[in-house]
Amino acid sequence: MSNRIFVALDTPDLVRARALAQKVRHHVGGVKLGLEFFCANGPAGVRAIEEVGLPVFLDLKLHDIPNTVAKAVQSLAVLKPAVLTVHASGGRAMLEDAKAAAHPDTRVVAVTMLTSLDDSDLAATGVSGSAHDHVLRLADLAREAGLDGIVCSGAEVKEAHRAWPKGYFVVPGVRAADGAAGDQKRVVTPRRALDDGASMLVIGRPITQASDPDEAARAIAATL
Ligand SMILES: O=c1ccn([C@@H]2O[C@H](COP(=O)(O)O)[C@@H](O)[C@H]2O)c(=O)[nH]1
Repeated sequence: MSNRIFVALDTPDLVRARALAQKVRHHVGGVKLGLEFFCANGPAGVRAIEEVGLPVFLDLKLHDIPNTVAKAVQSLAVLKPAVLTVHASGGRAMLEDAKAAAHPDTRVVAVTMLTSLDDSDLAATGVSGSAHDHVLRLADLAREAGLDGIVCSGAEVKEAHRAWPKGYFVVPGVRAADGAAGDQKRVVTPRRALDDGASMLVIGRPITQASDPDEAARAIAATL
């Protein structure tokens, strides 16, 4: 089985991002570029990271009216990212239009509920019920809209996978049992996320902030 770890290169510094990607490339399956990187470096930065030779996941979490998101996705299609994110809470029309505008080789996946949030954060936004139920509801919406999968935490992936066996499940908020969660609230270990049906594990700081990122990536991959 190929390596399911995508390392999150969360830095505005292109030179650092490229050096990190080079360092860990033998122990990860791809790289994830998010808003911090993209706002600083744009499409040219994405192309520079692509030269390392790993699949690129563009985690831009697009969320706007359908026309605006579709036009943004169309502009990104030239980069042919392996995976692209939009927010499920943008609604069905937005999700359908995003998928229709994407490059055919790009998996468009919907962020359900950020792993940095818990039940009380959800209640504070006016949504009643548990994070678990909210994620499963949004997973249904993403499936019905024709998306390829969702982003959810490892706490929900087992049930989401059961309800959508052909879905692609991206799981961030992944930590070793004794690892620091930081701002993440719904965390699981890499092993558990995979056992429960994750298609991809997104891991940032446990690798990028380690004194030896390559060794950190190798050690995590060895647990899988
Ligand atoms: O719900 C979500 C969606 C995306 N992310 C992204 O994943 C990484 C996680 O980084 P760590 O350093 O391993 O915490 C980061 O780029 C987030 O933007 C997420 O954490 N949760």
